[in-house]
Amino acid sequence: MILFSTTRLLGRGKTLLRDPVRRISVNMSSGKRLRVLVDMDGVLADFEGGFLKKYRAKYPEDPFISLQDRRGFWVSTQYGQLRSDLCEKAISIWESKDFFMELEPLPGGLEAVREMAQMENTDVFICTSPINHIQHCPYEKYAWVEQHLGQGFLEQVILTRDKTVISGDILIDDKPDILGVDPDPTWEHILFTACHNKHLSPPQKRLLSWADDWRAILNSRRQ
Ligand SMILES: Cc1cn([C@H]2C[C@H](O)[C@@H](COP(=O)(O)O)O2)c(=O)[nH]c1=O
Ligand SMILES: [Mg+2]
Repeated sequence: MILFSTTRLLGRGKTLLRDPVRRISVNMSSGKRLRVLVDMDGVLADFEGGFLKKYRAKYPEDPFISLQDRRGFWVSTQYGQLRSDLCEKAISIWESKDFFMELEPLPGGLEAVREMAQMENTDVFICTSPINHIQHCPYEKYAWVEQHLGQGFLEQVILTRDKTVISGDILIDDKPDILGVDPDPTWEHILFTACHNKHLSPPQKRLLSWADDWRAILNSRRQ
């Protein structure tokens, strides 16, 4: 029998056991809990659109790459191929204060993660990689989640440079190749379509946008 000190019902069939150190979500029904990891940049937040807008504002005379011409995950690489100095100029954009804070939400993403958080036998985490320049990014990623999903969702944020060490059933992410120390991560990678990957023929299942049937993808993994 599990003794509950202070509890708060969260959604259907879930009880949150709150203690000063950590929170435990206990499955009150019989099914295995599904753990969904949702990427932030390019999945919930419009990194590409936010980058292009700020790049063009800061460097109006310099060449740029339209979203439909984007190829390859790394913006910095493609800009560097366009002209060698543009790689550093691109990096300067997302290293600037407020870049991550001011990214617009991608359509339907916030609504989808809010719905996931209320689903029975489902846990959702935002699993995102910060840049190496730590001055602004880590804080702004948390602040973005608080602004758009509320303070309670901060508990669901995972910042990591290696997503392969994070355990989960599904990872929804726009990066085609998610590599790290674990060659066999627990999650199934669902490729979220973005300007830079839409021309690929990936081995992964695709989620075309949040208007696509993400619920069917989750349900296909439930036991
Ligand atoms: C395109 C691009 C991205 N990054 C950084 C910016 C973010 O911190 C992460 C995004 O990773 P996630 O898988 O969406 O969490 O990558 C970069 O450093 N250089 C780039 O060209
Ligand atoms: Mg991403």
